[in-house]
Amino acid sequence: MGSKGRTAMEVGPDGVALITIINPPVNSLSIDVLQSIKANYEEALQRNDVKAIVITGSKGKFSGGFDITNIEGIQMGKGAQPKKGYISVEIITDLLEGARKPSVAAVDGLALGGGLEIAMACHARISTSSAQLGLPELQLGIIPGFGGTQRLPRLVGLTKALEMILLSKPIKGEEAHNLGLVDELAPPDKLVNTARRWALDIAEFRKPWVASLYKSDKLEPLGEAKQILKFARVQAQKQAANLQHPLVCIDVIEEGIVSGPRAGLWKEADAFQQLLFSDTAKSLVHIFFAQRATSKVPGITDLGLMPRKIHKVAIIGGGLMGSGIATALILSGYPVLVKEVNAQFLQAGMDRVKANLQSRVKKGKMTQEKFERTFSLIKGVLDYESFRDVDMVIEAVIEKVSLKQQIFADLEKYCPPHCVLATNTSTIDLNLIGQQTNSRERIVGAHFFSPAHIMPLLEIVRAERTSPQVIVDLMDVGKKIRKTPIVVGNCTGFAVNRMFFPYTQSALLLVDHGLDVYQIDRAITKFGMPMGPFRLVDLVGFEVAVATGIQYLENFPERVYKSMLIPIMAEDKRAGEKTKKGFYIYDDKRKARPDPAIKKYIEKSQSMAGINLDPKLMKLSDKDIIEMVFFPVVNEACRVLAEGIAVKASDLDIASVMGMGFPPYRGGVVFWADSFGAKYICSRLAEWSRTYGGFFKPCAYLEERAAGGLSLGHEGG
Ligand SMILES: C[C@H](O)CC(=O)SCCNC(=O)CCNC(=O)[C@H](O)C(C)(C)COP(=O)(O)OP(=O)(O)OC[C@H]1O[C@@H](n2cnc3c(N)ncnc32)[C@H](O)[C@@H]1OP(=O)(O)O
Repeated sequence: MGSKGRTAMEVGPDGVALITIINPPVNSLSIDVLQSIKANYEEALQRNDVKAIVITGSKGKFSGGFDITNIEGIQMGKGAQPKKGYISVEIITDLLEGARKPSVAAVDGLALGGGLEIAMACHARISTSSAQLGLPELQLGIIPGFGGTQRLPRLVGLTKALEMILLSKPIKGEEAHNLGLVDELAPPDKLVNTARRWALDIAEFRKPWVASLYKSDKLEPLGEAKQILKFARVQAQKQAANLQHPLVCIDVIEEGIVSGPRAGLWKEADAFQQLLFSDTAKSLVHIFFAQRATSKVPGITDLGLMPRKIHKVAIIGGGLMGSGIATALILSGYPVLVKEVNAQFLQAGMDRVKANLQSRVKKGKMTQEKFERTFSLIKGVLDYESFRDVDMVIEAVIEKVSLKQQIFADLEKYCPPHCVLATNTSTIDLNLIGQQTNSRERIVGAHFFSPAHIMPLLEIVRAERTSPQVIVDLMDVGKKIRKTPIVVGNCTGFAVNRMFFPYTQSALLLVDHGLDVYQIDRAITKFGMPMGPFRLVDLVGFEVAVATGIQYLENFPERVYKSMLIPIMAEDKRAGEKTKKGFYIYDDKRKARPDPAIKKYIEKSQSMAGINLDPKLMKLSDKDIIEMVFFPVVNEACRVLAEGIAVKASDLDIASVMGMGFPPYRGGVVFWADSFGAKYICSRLAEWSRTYGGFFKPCAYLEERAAGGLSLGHEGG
């Protein structure tokens, strides 16, 4: 690890030493920055002209926390881990908080993780009202390691501290002030001076000298605290049964309350060092960087292109997808036109958008006033006349090639020449859609996931002739509507659907061989997916599942497993959650219950498949189920990579996490696969392929990686 970041210290005539963290873009605390803070403190404490210290961050940001590249380096054995307690006890507690001269933090922008932990060790905190303060470490699979588990409960009380830490949920300066985490609010231009004055006031005993670590007035009495911790454990287990670190975090907090904050600090240091090397932390750190890497697309984002301003967007089709996309856009302030074919459909579409917004109002996430303002951004239309000043169109009609071709030919006539023409198709070839136009360089895929205003992923599909500028424009809109855009190539299913097609396929194959539907779903949800393949088919609807199946059969006949189970059930009007009956039956609250009546369909499907029940498969362990369901997904991910549909493996990790709910703490599908190794996966697939057919056949890329002993995720191993 190269040297990264520094601090600067300047002593003013008022006797205040101002220490500024300088490590763009977020002033993260690299080991170098921390060493430099230590050196500054040692100097400030020695100098007679320094009475007090203010610590702040350059360019309007206090600090985004411990440098995550340092964490990754330590995990990979490329950097030494500092001695236990060196930073949290020696520097932050004994040197900074225990100093004979008071410190005040001047917080603007953000104080996250280690950033907030340093601020909390100061004797007071001044913040802007908009600054974000939080301890999001759990999102990285670790716990706060610079004393945050001890100081936050003492500053804001246990209940609030647990909420902020367990949910990794930052709060704004304003709320922090109300809670007592921040002592005074100041506008950005007065922040440092207010902090200077406050620091001198402490030094000269006009304000109290508070060491947060020993505060106890906010802590609940011991009996109550234990109850709160017990409840938090139950909640943490309920939310993510596979995760250990939230429980470890609660133990560490408890230690500080029961045995005193210093004991708590040492337990925190122990736990931090251990958790850093856990598979969960490695996976989540990988996801952190993989998510940011999605915005770096070779040949597109490295050309120096600036996104053009999109003033107005039009959506064609007010169905489930169209209304969801429209909702996402107006929520981020884009004026939107929705076009439908008749007044009745248009009204239904507008009602759907309204319902999406109203559900936010009901949940207290949106005020009535904001609702009115947001809804006023949308306008329904029945023709293309008002398309003359739109900068982007997103078509979201049914999956019919001729209809889409007609729409794009019309768009070319009505929209201005710079207008981006996007389609939300999930299966149709983009080149086909644009065939009847002269606008192929501005035709692009904008594949949203349902419900579009909630799901965080946006697949941007690049056809043969799509221009980089159009991609850059759409990436920017994607970011503005808070999606993570991944840029992929054009093929049936693109990256996400293509990777996850085998997910349901292998589940169907297993059922045809005698395995229980509900056992499969249980094993998969225990693994960490939000739902198993059968519950998912119910949600998506059997109609869509059959249509998708046909697409795949046409495009990849050699590796589609032809189960009749879904068509047989659909014929009997069991079409999924919409019809209240699918693989499960549903009550009015959408609660799914297993249904013994599906046995007859399964038996019929088995007999049509002409398969003898396989006693070996009927007794599969959860581990084997996971492998048989997910290794074909990995196999397809390898094909997607080999064909260049995805530019990097980490994009597929993000696609699997954000598009399909693959557990982020397993790092995404390719990262997870690498924990087994290509060789193991390839040999399992080859063995199943011999017994159960071509569906499992390992692809050439996987075979190559296995033979070369290479990982799947990293170029060249
Ligand atoms: C011991 C301690 O308790 C342990 C810790 O402190 S662990 C760290 C805790 N802090 C965090 O988890 C915060 C992580 N960062 C974030 O949530 C967000 O980056 C943010 C809110 C700070 C800024 O978000 P945003 O403005 O959207 O910018 P974003 O694209 O995410 O980040 C900008 C760049 O800063 C980098 N960055 C952000 N936080 C970083 C950190 N803590 N360390 C290293 N790099 C960081 C990103 O990787 C990105 O780099 P890139 O431009 O090369 O891709």
